[in-house]
Amino acid sequence: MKQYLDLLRHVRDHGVDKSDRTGTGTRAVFGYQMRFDLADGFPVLTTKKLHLKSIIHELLWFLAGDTNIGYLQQNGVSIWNEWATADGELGPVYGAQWRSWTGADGRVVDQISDVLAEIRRNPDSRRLVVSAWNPSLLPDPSLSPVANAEAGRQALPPCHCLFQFYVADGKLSCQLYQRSGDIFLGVPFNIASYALLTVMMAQVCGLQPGEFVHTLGDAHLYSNHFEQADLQLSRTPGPLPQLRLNPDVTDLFAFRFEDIELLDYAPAAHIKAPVAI
Ligand SMILES: Nc1nc(=O)c2c([nH]1)NC[C@@H]1CN(c3ccc(C(=O)N[C@@H](CCC(=O)O)C(=O)O)cc3)CN21
Ligand SMILES: O=c1ccn([C@H]2C[C@H](O)[C@@H](COP(=O)(O)O)O2)c(=O)[nH]1
Repeated sequence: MKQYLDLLRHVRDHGVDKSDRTGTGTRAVFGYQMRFDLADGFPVLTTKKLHLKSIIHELLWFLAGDTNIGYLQQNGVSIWNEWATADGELGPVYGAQWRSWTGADGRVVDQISDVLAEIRRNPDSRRLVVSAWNPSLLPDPSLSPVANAEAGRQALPPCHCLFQFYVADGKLSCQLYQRSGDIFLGVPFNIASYALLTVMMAQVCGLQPGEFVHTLGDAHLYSNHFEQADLQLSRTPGPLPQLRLNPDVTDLFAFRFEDIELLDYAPAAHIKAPVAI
């Protein structure tokens, strides 16, 4: 994962020190792009063990249109706990926008089903876009994430806010625009999650996986992740593992956890880092 290590090194060595909402402090750059050819293997970090179970369950949870952390907790995934209400609600976050975007006229749009149908019908389309950014549901900045979720607004504004698909030479590519990226904790999850989504979408559309293009807005390293970043940069990357999906699945929404398997993942040890809330 040279692309990721280059990003980490670039921000560490050339970023600007900047204060942030959480009060932690960051080093940041604005505007950065990475490209991952999915034929080279599955883009997951080998210089730090990633909790793939969290990544897979989170993506299945988004695709199910769910916004309550109950499913995640039942499956041992705790990454959204800090932002949820006592009832597990996060407000209308990713799952709601992907599967049931509600327009001003009350019409409910399933953006994922629509984009799937359009990839199959008109793969040359330049409109294969899914947006989680819904200005009418953004949190009130004067309230905490939990207070926003309690008021029916999003606990946090979407970080991975817009993605687009592209078909050429029988291959499906995906580009993500992520407005804000926690390089040490969030970004490795985001890369693996969108790469997995692209491979799943390709399979159900009868296409080969192409590239995942990751475009970041504010790409930041939190100041309490500097030592962990140095440790990670001292490690040598290993070969990428291979993703294996159950080939019998032809409906995107029918994938189960057991249908998704990573072969030959042999990462270096996990590196613990505190999450900024
Ligand atoms: N500061 C911050 N960074 C994020 O990446 C982030 C947020 N906030 N808020 C909302 C979601 C939640 N996401 C998270 C939250 C925590 C981890 C995390 O602690 N990861 C650890 C443990 C993994 C696990 O328990 O599965 C890691 O080492 O990767 C990762 C992504 C991504 N998002
Ligand atoms: O998928 C995700 C979700 C969140 N993040 C990070 C990016 C920021 O560090 C925080 C969100 O804070 P904002 O002040 O709303 O930008 O969470 C991520 O990297 N990936």
